[in-house]
Amino acid sequence: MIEVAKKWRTLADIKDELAARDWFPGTSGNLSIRVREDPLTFLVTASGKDKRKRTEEDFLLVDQDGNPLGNTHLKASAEVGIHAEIYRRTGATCCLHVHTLDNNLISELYASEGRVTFCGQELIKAFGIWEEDGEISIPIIPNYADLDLLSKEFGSLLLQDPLLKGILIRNHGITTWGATPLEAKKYLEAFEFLFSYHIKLRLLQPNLYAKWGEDVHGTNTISSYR
Ligand SMILES: CSC[C@@H](O)[C@@H](O)C(=O)COP(=O)(O)O
Ligand SMILES: [Zn+2]
Repeated sequence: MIEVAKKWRTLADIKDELAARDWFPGTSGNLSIRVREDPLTFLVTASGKDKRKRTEEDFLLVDQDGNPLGNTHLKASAEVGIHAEIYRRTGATCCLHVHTLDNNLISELYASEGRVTFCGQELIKAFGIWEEDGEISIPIIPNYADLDLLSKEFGSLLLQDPLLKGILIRNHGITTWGATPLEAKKYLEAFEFLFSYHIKLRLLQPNLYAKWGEDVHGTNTISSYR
């Protein structure tokens, strides 16, 4: 029980930090932290809450299928299946999902390519990539209304590439995860920095793009993305 209380506090502190960044507009977003590996048990945000507020009812314990454990009137996040899928397929202990203007814009701009890749940025080192020409890539998937399908899509991408650091859902948001809560937050902050930098660069240098979504100079000349 002490362990659950500790995890609760860790997740609540992360939620507060992300809320301070205004990354939970309109009750959006969901977070989770693994409490037990086998059988999989995790704390996840209750659905529809104002994630800017810190209350006794922010999280509930769920099992490997996202079903509530114990007696509770709380409903798990609508996207709990995505969290369960990530825990099943990776060594993650924390999953974070936020909707931001920047992640929505990037997901729309590069949706047709199915992914966006960034290079030439110091912050790529946050992903453990230390080479000078290192790059970080994130897939973009459709925003399926069928949440089971959405979870399965996460599963199949993770099967293809277990080293993924995050997934963008088109015009919806990003989900990141990490071996520790700090790692999940680091990846989220690094992705959001790259998204924001890239959007601002495109606005400042519109001449670098023949038209919105096209790089006139070819894929290697712009250092912020490829
Ligand atoms: C209120 S819009 C956002 C939701 O549809 C959903 O995408 C989301 O992120 C939050 O859902 P929730 O069930 O509160 O975890
Ligand atoms: Zn969402």
